Amino acid sequence: MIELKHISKIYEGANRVEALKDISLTIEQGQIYGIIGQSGAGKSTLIRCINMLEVPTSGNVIIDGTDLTTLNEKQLREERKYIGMIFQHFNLLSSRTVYDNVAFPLELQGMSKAEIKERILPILDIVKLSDRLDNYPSQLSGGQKQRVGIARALASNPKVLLCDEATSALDPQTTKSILELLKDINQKLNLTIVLITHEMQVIREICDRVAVIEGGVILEEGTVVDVFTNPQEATTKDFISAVVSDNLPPEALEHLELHDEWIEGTAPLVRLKFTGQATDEPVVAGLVKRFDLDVSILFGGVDYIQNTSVGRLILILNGDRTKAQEGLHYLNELNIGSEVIGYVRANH
Ligand SMILES: Nc1ncnc2c1ncn2[C@@H]1O[C@H](COP(=O)(O)OP(=O)(O)OP(=O)(O)O)[C@@H](O)[C@H]1O
Repeated sequence: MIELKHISKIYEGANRVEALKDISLTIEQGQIYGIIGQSGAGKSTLIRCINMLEVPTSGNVIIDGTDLTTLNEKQLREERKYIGMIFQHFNLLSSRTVYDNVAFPLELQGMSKAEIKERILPILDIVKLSDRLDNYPSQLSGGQKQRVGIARALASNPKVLLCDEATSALDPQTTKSILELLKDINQKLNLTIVLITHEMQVIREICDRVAVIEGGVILEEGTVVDVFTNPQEATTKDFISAVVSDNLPPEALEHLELHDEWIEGTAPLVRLKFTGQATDEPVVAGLVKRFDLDVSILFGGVDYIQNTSVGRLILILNGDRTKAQEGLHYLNELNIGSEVIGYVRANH
């Protein structure tokens, strides 16, 4: 549906900035695709290249088979109708009512009043603003303003919706309701959604796939479940640790006297991660029964990411050293991620 091929963007000027460096991405029809990165990573530049608000210095932007980089202004205007966009600060016209804000892009396209009404009333119903048609933006909450932004973007029947930090100005509860609305629209209209954010929570709530961007390059890319359960890059791990904690707090580690070596009187401190079916394995019971280990659970939790359960456990394997080694071997054989964090005083 969306293919970005070798996109580079250089801002020339006193301070020449290479904002995007040879980025290639494929986004399938109907996907919700998240791009996450810190401030200055290149997210806005990248998402604005998708509708050519920023013209890439090199590379191709192919939407539904059409290479936007080859079009003239008029052709581009035509194609842009199929790419809706919503913004962090909503960008509504303050002198126009809710209805007139949503009608605005269709008026520009020369559509008749009757056609506009027929087109936008069902959309205002989907975004639950039917009772607010005559309100002005100043009379609306942040969440309602973003709903107007979404309705305006949907008015042109887009194939793609670009979301530029669409929930960053909203409180957590409102963020949740806007993300639910985006998911609902994605499913009802089979709309492809691309969003940029600096919050992993947003990715986790609704995205199917995610790309992590830093310094104008994609560090890693994959399904949200894969990236959450098996992040490769330090930046990705940082983002994930903000929403999924699988680490003991530093004070707890200090209390445990963590060693790098398995010295006399210490026992392995192990982190387990398991996804989906593997969560049903009686792992702890297995360690206790088969190897006669005295297992202390220091931390545990299960998250649901895209309907997949992702569990985390931190254990100490107290007991006979040979048996503990066999226990570690058993963990390695199971279809779960296990990692020895270090060695701590036995019998906690
Ligand atoms: N119009 C511009 N002219 C010059 N440099 C720019 C321009 N727009 C962005 N940049 C630079 O390009 C780099 C990427 O910026 P971009 O806005 O795409 O990042 P971002 O990840 O969206 O950050 P933020 O979340 O802060 O908006 C930054 O170094 C920025 O200073």
